[in-house]
This record gives sequence, structure tokens and C-alpha cells, in this order.
Amino acid sequence: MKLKVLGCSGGIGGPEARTTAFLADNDILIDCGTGVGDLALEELAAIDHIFITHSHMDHIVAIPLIVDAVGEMRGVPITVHAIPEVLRILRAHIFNWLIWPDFTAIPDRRRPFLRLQPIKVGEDVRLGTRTITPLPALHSVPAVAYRLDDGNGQLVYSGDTTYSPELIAAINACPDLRHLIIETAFSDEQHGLALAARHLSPGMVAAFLNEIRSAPEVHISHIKPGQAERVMAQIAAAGARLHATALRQGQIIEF
Ligand SMILES: Nc1ncnc2c1ncn2[C@@H]1O[C@@H]2COP(=O)(O)O[C@H]2[C@H]1O
Repeated sequence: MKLKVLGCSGGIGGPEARTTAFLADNDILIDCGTGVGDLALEELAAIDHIFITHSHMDHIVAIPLIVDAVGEMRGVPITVHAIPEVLRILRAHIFNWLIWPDFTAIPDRRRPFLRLQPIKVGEDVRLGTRTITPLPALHSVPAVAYRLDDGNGQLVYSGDTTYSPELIAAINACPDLRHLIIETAFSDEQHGLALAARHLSPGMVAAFLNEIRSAPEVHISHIKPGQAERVMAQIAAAGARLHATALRQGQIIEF
């Protein structure tokens, strides 16, 4: 599988700071932040599936815009996969005819532009040779991480999470973990905010990484704008067993 980082910043602020979205091959999005806005219309029209970690704006903002942009061009709906709590929030607060039209009923309910598909933690979703599995995460709103597997080892993406023994256990259950994309939203000076907003700080991510029993490449994502150097230096200084590098917008991970 080929994963292209369209955005991996914890916020906006110039062309290098797009919010989270990963393009898997050419037809699957994992999260749907502002990074999606850089795709051409033809690339947007090729997206059949969108997997969402949680309902926060920086991870969902492009869903309504994609559906409107390419709905007419496609013969089949775009399917948004998420846990039921997240789908309820999208229905109530986004596709409610007030913030955005309800594209699950456009042009009509039998052949809509958008389909909302509930998923469950631990249950595989198979798309051809690819398997995508939601894993437990712990954030300020209901959230999941994802495991991606195309038969050549696994990649785990944490989504937004604070320290989670359940996620650590799920990561340690991966038989051949090649890549771990893990968030570190805030610096150690903002540890209190990291706890309040249920994110990770460098000290917490080092403790998290020390619990991982395999040896994946570790990529740090979701650093808040302007904090990248400080956060990466603090992670290095924490001396975790696993070395970590900052995930870059535009980076391609193949596994
Ligand atoms: N007390 C708070 N709880 C949660 N989020 C907060 C709080 N104060 C500020 N925020 C910000 O609101 C943001 C919402 O998206 P994030 O979870 O990425 O990161 C969060 C923080 O940057």
C-alpha cells in the first residue's frame, strides 16, 4: 500500500501546515483535513472511501466539500466509514441542511452521493487486498486509531489520542508492524493542555513508545503549528527506546 501524507499538522498556517489527511493508494482517504484541498478534481473523483478517526473539524472539514465537488462526476456514492458516535455527530451537526446539505439524500436516498457506514473497533474492513481495522484510542471525543495492512506488514496511525493502554495493546498485537504514525500535539511546556485536550506531549509519547515491543519506523504527526522543532527536540531528549522522526507533508510511505 502507498500512503501519501496530504496533511499532518495540528493546525493551519501557510502552505506547509495542512491538517490531517492521508491518501492510501488513490481511492482511500484516512481522515479528511485541509490537506485534501490540494488534490486535483480528478484525484478527488477517484476517492471511494473515507475513514474518519473522530469528529473534530481539523479531521473532517473536507468531507462536505469533496462530496459537493465530485458527486455529479461519480456513478457510486463516496462511503464515509466511522464509529456510530462519529456518524451521529456528522448527521446532526454537518449534514443537517444548515451547515451543509444532507448528501445522503441527494439526488435521492436510493442513489445518494454520500453513504455513512458504521464500523466497530477490532472489526476488519476489507477493500480488495487491503484491510483497514479501527483500533481503540482515547481523545476528548469518541475516537479510533487505524491499522492498515496490504499483506506486507502493518502501519498504525494513532489519530488524536492521549496515553492509551488499550491502543498500546492493540499495537503490540500487530504481527509485523512496519510503521507507527503517532501524534504529539503539544510540547512539554503545554503538558497541562495536552492532558485537558486529551493529546500526547513529548514525555507522554516517550512513555508510550517505551511500551511498544516491536521496532516500527516512528513518525510524529499533529504537532501544533510553530511547535515542530521544540516538540521533536523534546522527544529526542526523552530518550525513548524507539527513534522518531517528524512526519512531513508530501511524504510517501510504502509498505
Ligand atoms: N481545554 C481544552 N480542551 C480541548 N481542546 C482545547 C482546550 N483548549 C484549547 N483547545 C484546543 O482546541 C483544539 C481542538 O482540536 P485538537 O484536539 O486538535 O486540539 C485542541 C486544542 O488545540
